[in-house]
Amino acid sequence: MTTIAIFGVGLIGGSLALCFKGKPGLHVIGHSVRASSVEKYVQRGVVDQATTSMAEAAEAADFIFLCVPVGNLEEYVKELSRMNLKPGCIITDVGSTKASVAECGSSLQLNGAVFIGGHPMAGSERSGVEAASSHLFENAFYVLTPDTTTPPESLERLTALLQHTKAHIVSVNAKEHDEIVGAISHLPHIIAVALVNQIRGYHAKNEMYGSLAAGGFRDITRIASSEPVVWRDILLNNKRVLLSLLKDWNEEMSRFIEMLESDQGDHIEEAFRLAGEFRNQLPERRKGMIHSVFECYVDVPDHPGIIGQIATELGKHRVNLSNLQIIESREDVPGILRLSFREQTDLDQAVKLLGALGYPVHF
Ligand SMILES: NC(=O)c1ccc[n+]([C@@H]2O[C@H](COP(=O)([O-])OP(=O)(O)OC[C@H]3O[C@@H](n4cnc5c(N)ncnc54)[C@H](O)[C@@H]3O)[C@@H](O)[C@H]2O)c1
Ligand SMILES: O=C(O)C(=O)C[C@]1(C(=O)O)C=C[C@@H](O)C=C1
Repeated sequence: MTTIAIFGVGLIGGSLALCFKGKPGLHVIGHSVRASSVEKYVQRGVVDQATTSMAEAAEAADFIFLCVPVGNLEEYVKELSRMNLKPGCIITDVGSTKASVAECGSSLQLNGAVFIGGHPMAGSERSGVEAASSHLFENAFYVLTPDTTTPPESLERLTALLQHTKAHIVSVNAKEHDEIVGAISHLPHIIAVALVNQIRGYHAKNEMYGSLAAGGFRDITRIASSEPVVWRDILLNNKRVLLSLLKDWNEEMSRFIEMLESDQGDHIEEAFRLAGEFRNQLPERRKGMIHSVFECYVDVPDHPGIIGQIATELGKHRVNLSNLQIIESREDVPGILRLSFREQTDLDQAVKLLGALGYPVHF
């Protein structure tokens, strides 16, 4: 039996637990510092066993996943280095920053255990075990940050276990990871939060701001609802990279100010054209890049029953819809329906079916 201990059974820890639980030969132990959380993990069937004792979980484990906020990772690695771990035990984490925890892992004597940093490039603005899903990592990249001291057989064992997530496992240097992920994940979170707070200020004086906020605002700001403590830790941990990225961001904003002040319409057009070209050639529909699910948009007239009709049509043909959202709907104006699917085949079938019924479908 291979025992997996998960510390911090929240969105990411819970999703990993669900990927492993019930698989032949795997036994999943969840750990929380709170007794009430431990009960919840077992009641929800996310883990096979749960405990508030760190030693009980860690010392039984062949694999240890640290899924707590970035600011707590190093204290966990240090605590583990004082325990009687199984020889060959692999300790990994899921933190959104990698350089500091990787350095901590390689600087400590782990008594026969091996530390390999990790980061699944998939997530959500939601948090807690309630938001966990066994599908979260499917098709996403899952970064591992081995270094020259990592035994190849340990890397192979961890990679083999992570096949249960259905993610694509890639090895990346820890510092390079923090620079790239700072740009494509941490900076966008800062921008989304700053934008929402700017509009929040206007809304405080005039509530029409919130009422009129439509698809564009919602699309760019979903991640502003992310868990504050998790993101406080990520941003502070990646401060050096982010300060440099924010300087570049200020320059991008200054260019827009200049283009507007001097009516440079051709430059504005060029900025949109270049951005569109780059975004459109990104690997679409791969989780963790742009789309977290397989999605399409359907223009629908705003009349009663239309949504039911679409859902029924998909259900009739056994197309598995994972989410449905009305982006905008006003009387006499076509609304936009966002349909989300977990599988490419479901999306393809939905596009075919709705297209045949005469609905304009976009990606
Ligand atoms: N949210 C994402 O999209 C995402 C994606 C990839 C990786 N991550 C990383 O995953 C880790 C967990 O994030 P999450 O989104 O699952 O958050 P979460 O809030 O859903 O889960 C965090 C878990 O850690 C526990 N925890 C919180 N503070 C703690 C403390 N001081 N000591 C011990 N346990 C504590 C919580 O009880 C919870 O079980 C973070 O390191 C984050 O950087 C997050
Ligand atoms: O989809 C989201 O909500 C996410 O924030 C996921 C996201 C990202 O920025 O892409 C966030 C943090 C991670 O560490 C990895 C992925």
